[in-house]
Amino acid sequence: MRTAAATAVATKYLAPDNAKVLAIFGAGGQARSHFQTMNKIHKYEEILVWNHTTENGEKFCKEISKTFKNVRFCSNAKEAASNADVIVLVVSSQTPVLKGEWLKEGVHVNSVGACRPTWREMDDECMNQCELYVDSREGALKESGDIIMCQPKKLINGEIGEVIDGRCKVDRNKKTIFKSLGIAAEDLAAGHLVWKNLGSEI
Ligand SMILES: NC(=O)C1=CN([C@@H]2O[C@H](COP(=O)(O)OP(=O)(O)OC[C@H]3O[C@@H](n4cnc5c(N)ncnc54)[C@H](O)[C@@H]3O)[C@@H](O)[C@H]2O)C=CC1
Ligand SMILES: O=C(O)C1=NCCCC1
Repeated sequence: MRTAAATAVATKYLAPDNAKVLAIFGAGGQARSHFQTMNKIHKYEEILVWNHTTENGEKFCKEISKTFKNVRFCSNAKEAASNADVIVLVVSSQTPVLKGEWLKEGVHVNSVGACRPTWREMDDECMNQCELYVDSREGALKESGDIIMCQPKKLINGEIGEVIDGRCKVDRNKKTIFKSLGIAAEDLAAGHLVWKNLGSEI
């Protein structure tokens, strides 16, 4: 849940205010936790789901349709991406599933998968069209294949912490990416929340 919470915070600071359509790429554990947190940031009118296997994608759609009515499975990744204001990539892919040529103006992309230096989930065009924000510069330059392998070399606009505390200004009209890899501060915050809610039990 802490990964999905971090994505939701990044979306709050980077996505267009009036985001109406959310696309989720993937249908596993992270897709489920992201469905829960993302709905707390925007009131989405529609959720589009793409998954590389139709069976799991449709199963995920059926599951979330119990609490969110307007959800639709897209067998075509382009259809999901090109209609979205906010995109969440939560796939275990080693090659790009998102192409820059599909992106709408002002879209915000949360890239949560591709956590290894040789793995990608976004193509070079996607990387080069967007302003890039990360959880940690140090981590991103060591672990993110999308950043390490991007041609030409991609500059990082800022860490999300710098955006939140005002050191880094964001133009929400531009296309943005939040590259998530996970940082210890998220584990500490999650642990603190659990500890606080245990109350007198410990
Ligand atoms: N950034 C972060 O802090 C974190 C990142 N992750 C990453 O998020 C990703 C998703 O994690 P989970 O949902 O827990 O995994 P999961 O195994 O529950 O789901 C993986 C999803 O990726 C899809 N998939 C598998 N191979 C694929 C391929 N070749 N192309 C396209 N889709 C493919 C599956 O159909 C499934 O929908 C993983 O890459 C994981 O390493 C996970 C936790 C934290
Ligand atoms: O922060 C985490 O937890 C993870 N990050 C990337 C790889 C999967 C787990």
